[in-house]
Amino acid sequence: MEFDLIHRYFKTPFGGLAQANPDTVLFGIGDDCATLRLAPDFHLFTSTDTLVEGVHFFSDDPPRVTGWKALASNLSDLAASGASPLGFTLNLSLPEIDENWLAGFSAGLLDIATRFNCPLVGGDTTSAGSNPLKTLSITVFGQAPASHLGFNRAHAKIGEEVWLSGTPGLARLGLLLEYQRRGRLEQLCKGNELPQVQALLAAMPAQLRQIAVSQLGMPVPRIELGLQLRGLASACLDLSDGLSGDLAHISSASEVSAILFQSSLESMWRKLWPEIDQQANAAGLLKILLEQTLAGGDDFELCWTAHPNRHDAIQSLKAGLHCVGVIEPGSGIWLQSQGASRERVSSCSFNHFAEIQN
Ligand SMILES: Nc1ncnc2c1ncn2[C@@H]1O[C@H](COP(=O)(O)OP(=O)(O)OP(=O)(O)O)[C@@H](O)[C@H]1O
Ligand SMILES: Cc1ncc(C[n+]2csc(CCOP(=O)(O)O)c2C)c(N)n1
Ligand SMILES: [Mg+2]
Repeated sequence: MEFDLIHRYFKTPFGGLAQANPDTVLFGIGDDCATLRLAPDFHLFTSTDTLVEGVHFFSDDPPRVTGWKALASNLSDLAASGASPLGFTLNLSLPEIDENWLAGFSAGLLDIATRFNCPLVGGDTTSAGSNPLKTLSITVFGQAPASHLGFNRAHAKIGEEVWLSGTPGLARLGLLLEYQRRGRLEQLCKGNELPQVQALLAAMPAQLRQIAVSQLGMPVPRIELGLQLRGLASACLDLSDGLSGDLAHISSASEVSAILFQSSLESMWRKLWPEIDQQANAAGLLKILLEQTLAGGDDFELCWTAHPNRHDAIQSLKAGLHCVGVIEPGSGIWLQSQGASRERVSSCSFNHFAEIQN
C-alpha cells in the first residue's frame, strides 16, 4: 500500500526532479540508499527538522502550505550554513491515508523543491499507530566548497555588527492572527499581554496581515543570501525559535554579549508598516511589536554578525537587510533604547515542553 502511495504522490514528481539532476543524484527513490555525488573538493552539510501536527502546523492548515513549510524549515538551515541544496529525504508518519491531504502536501513540497532545485531522494512512510497526529521529518543535504567551513556560532567577535534579513517577528504576528482566527489567542498571550496584542492585531493594515500569515505558512528560505554571505559573515544562524533565543546561541557560544538597538528594530518595522506612526498609541504598538520580534519564532530569516568593514558590501547585496546591533564584551542579549539605557533581554526560546499546545 505505501509503495503505491509513494509512487503516486512522491516518486513521479520528485523522480522527475532527481532525473533533472543526474550529476548529483546517482540513485534516488527506490533503492536501499540514495547516492548523491558531491562536487570535487566540496563538503557535505546536513540538517534535520520534524513538524508535528498541532505543534508546528494547524490540523486545518492547507496541506500545500504544510508541504512547503516542511522543506522550507530545512532549507533554512542550509541557508544559515552558506550551503547549496543537493536533495532531501522525507519521513512520514500518518494516522490514516487521506488522499486529499497527500495530494496537497506533495504539491506544496514539489513547488518548493523545484524552486530550490532540491530533489526528494528517499524517505520512509509508516502508520502513526494509535497516535492521531501526523509527523513529518525531513533531512536535507547540501554542499559548499571545502574552503567554506560554514558560519560557526562561536565565531562572533567583539566590534562586529549584528544583521537580520527580512522582518523577524512577522511570522509571530501571523501565528497570533491564526490563533485569533480560531478563537484561541489567549493560549499564546500571557497575563495582561492579551489586550495589548489584540490592539496590535486590530491596528494592522489588511495587507500586512496577509504578509504575516504568508511568512508563517510559506517562508522563503534565504539560500541565495547564505551563499552571498560566505566570506562576509562570521557567525550566522536561522531564526526558528525567535530572535532573543537564537541570538543567545551566538552570544553564549562566542562568549560575548549582543546589543540590539531599539531604534534600528523600530526602523525595520516602519519600512514594512509606515502608517504605524499615525496610530493613536504608536509608541505602545511599537513596544509590543518589539516584544513579538524578540520572542518571535518561525521566522526562517537569517541573523549574522560581520566586521564593520563588510557593512557596505552586505548592504549592497539586496534590499531588506538590517544592521540592528553590535557585539560587545560580556554575556547575554541587551536592548539599547534611544535614551542610551540598556535592558537585559530574557531569552525566551520556544519551549517544546512548556508552551500550551492543542
Ligand atoms: N535528538 C538529537 N540528537 C542529536 N543531536 C540533536 C538532537 N536534537 C537536536 N540536536 C542538535 O542540537 C543542535 C541544536 O538543535 P536545534 O533543533 O535547536 O537546531 P537549530 O538549528 O538551532 O533549530 P532549528 O532546527 O529549528 O533550525 C543542532 O546541532 C542539532 O543537530
Ligand atoms: C500550530 C502552531 N502552534 C505554534 C507554533 C509556533 N512554534 C511551534 S515550534 C516553534 C519553534 C521552532 O520549533 P523547532 O525547535 O522544533 O524547530 C514555534 C515558534 C506553530 N508554528 N504552529
Ligand atoms: Mg537552524
